Amino acid sequence: MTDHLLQQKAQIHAPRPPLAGKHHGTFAFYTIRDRLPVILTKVIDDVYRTIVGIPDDESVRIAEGKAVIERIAALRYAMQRDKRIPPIEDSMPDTAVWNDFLDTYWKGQGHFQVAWLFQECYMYRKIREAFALTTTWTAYDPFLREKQASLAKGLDVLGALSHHVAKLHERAHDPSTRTVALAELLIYSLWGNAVDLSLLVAADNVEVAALGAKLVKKGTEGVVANDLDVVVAHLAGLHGKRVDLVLDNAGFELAADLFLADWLIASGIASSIVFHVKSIPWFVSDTTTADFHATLADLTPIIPMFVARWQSHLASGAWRIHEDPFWTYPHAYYHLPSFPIFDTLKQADLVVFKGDLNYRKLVFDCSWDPTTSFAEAIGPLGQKETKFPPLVSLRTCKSDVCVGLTPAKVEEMAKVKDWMVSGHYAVISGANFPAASRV
Ligand SMILES: O=P(O)(O)OC[C@@]1(O)O[C@H](CO)[C@@H](O)[C@@H]1O
Repeated sequence: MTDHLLQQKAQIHAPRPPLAGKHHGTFAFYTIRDRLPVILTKVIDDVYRTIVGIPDDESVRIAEGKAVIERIAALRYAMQRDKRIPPIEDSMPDTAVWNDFLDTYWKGQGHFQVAWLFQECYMYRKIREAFALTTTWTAYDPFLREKQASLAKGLDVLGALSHHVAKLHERAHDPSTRTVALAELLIYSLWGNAVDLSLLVAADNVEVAALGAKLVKKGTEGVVANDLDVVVAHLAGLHGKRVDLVLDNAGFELAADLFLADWLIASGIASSIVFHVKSIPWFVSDTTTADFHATLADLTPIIPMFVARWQSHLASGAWRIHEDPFWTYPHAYYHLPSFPIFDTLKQADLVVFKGDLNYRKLVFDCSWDPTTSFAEAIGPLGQKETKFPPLVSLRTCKSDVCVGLTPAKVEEMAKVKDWMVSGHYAVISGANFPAASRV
């Protein structure tokens, strides 16, 4: 048994009751009952569409495609009827880790009974299993069509945004506009997670700093817990450092992340950016290495100068794409220090976690009192002795867990229906920043 499997045996449980489908009326309940079956149906439709285009003489591929459909349909059936969750049956490099986790924490329990975080990750891993058990579909991505269509819809907005970002580049070394540019690019990256930057795109013939300040003001309006100033103060003081981005969605959100990463290099703040991507298709639109390159290819006709520079960052090694199996394990980030990815992340001077799922894993997806501090809710990663670098979560709220709110904000948000899941609100939550960055 490998080291991390042994360490995993020292069980780590959520510090509060985990969100779970068994709690009727919660977002977890609706997701497992209504949203996830739709995702499985879309996978079936996608595979069917592909099968229809396969020539008749490729009988093995056709037969295996049909077997994939049967497995996904069986998964949907089992999920909707709260059947006991069985082990993963393929022999992928992570199979043992998955089955050990299932055995240790959730053996013999149904989809609505286990923690929602585990259940939802398991569903995506089980989709992968259906392809891994074939000989001709092992590299197939059933979400590819959806990812391509989603970026296509955002190209106009990204084109408009690029004019403004180009102006930020002209003044990348100007100390008087540095902090506002940083704040702005962080805001773009944040709202890219809601795939809606259109509200922030403005006419580009206004003075850069003034427009930037306006965009930042608008972009922070729905931010219910906001450490933006601390993050900006920390970043603005860095030179030639390494920033790691734990990515979320490909396409539109990734493009917004790349604007940020590019400017960090241009300004001299960072000399190295590491992008952490998924090694298998995940949560529909999460970025894999192939998606990263496909996004650059799709953006080339719209923003050729940017993409050329991004390719040169990749060629020079200033930008690196890093795959690690941990990101598609079922573990919350309380477990992160037991895995090799911990040592990789520790080399960063700032780690940016993008999106909702990363947030859920950071705070263990459980029933926190919303006034709990983010540093407390992330457990070991926020504790001094772990020596994890400064980190920030840029997340639009799409699940019913949220911390770091003041009592007044809790009261204010209580009047807003579905604020936790609508994607119209967000958090910029940081931890481990040196005292000097506190503003
Ligand atoms: O990580 P992301 O892309 O921001 O969001 C992932 C997500 O779509 O998946 C879950 C619902 O199925 C929610 O936690 C969340 O809304």
